[in-house]
Amino acid sequence: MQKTLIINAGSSSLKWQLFEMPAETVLASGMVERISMPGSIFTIKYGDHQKFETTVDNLDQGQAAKMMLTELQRLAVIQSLSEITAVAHRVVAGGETFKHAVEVTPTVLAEIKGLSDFAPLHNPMEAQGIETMAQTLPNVKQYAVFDSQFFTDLPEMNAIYSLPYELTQKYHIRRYGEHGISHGYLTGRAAELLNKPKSDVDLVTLHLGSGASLAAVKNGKAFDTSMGFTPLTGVTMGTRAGDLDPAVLPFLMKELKISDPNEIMMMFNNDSGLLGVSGISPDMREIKAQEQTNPRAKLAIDIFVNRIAKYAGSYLTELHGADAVIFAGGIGEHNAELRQQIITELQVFGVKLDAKLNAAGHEGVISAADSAIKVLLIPTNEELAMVRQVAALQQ
Ligand SMILES: Nc1ncnc2c1ncn2[C@@H]1O[C@H](COP(=O)(O)OP(=O)(O)O)[C@@H](O)[C@H]1O
Ligand SMILES: CC(=O)OP(=O)(O)O
Ligand SMILES: [Mg+2]
Repeated sequence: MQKTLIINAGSSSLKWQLFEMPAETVLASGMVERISMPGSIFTIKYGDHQKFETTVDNLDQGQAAKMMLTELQRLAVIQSLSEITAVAHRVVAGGETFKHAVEVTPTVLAEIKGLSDFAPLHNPMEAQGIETMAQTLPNVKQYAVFDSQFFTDLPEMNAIYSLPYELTQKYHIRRYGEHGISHGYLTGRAAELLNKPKSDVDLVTLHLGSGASLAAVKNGKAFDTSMGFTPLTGVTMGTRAGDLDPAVLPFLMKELKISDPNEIMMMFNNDSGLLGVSGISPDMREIKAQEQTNPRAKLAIDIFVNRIAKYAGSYLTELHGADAVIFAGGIGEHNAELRQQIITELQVFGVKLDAKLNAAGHEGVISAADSAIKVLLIPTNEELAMVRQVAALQQ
């Protein structure tokens, strides 16, 4: 019996599940939300027990991981850390190097760090997570599962930018795409729920979390996605600007008298998006609470909804229609009002929600019976998708 610990470190959260394999039994699962923010929320569910929740200020990824290991032992889910037989980490950017999950070796770890240009907020933090776990569990095999993998075979038309072709080829400048573990899981689960073979489904998948991205899926495979060379682009996110004219960069360098472009890039990555527009928080819950009273909260939400609807509309166009639009991610799964706001903007496609099904928020169809395209709510399960990739590698 194997106990595999899956670690999914995101920009605002640490999610994890401890699986007994090969049965895929979840021994315990949990998350820390609001990483490095006031009021980080630590939750753990184990066995048949109710979830245990506590709030601690400003937990960072390392502290969150240590708290998880301590709680697993305190709650007697495991007697000792030596019971854990494998640990797998979500790694956002695999670049051209990693097209499949791999066991982590010192070379692999160095390469993950070396790919930080492709995910500056994520790869360094994930590499640190691997190092921390390797120190805490020195005899345990560690694996890396890549978020970019699902988009490896994007059609060239959607993969490359309209730059000089020689540069594109020489420097591998392309749309790498992210959240692929989630978009891939959603594709498989949607095919099951729609009762169709995966190779037959055309979908627009909306992963709306702290980082947010959309994918167009054609015949079960990635056809397009909103994230690009890095996870900065696409729709407006918690702290990331999303699509931006590159000319803003030299302009701000000149106006702010800043000579290092990375300083401005930090601003695009960390101080922009919902936080930058609203001036309130990157957390959609806090912005939603002020939507009626604070014009900048309303503006941030209007931009968020508009950008998502624009991408979803363009994907429905390039797919020539779809079997379903899928909502997932922290925002997509938990906020019925935002789902309604986004679908309202897509009414030209004849897509309509069923108010009761949408409000209930369970996995499955949430569209009205006469909707031209089905809408599904699917709680994403990146950890399950990851443990399956690791199990396939261990065969
Ligand atoms: N009920 C809710 N309404 C609106 N937003 C929510 C709700 N619950 C969670 N969220 C948002 O979900 C986001 C986190 O999503 P998640 O997918 O867990 O993020 P990530 O994996 O990118 O760290 C946070 O910005 C939080 O505000
Ligand atoms: C790729 C990405 O943006 O991930 P997250 O949403 O977890 O920050
Ligand atoms: Mg996430």
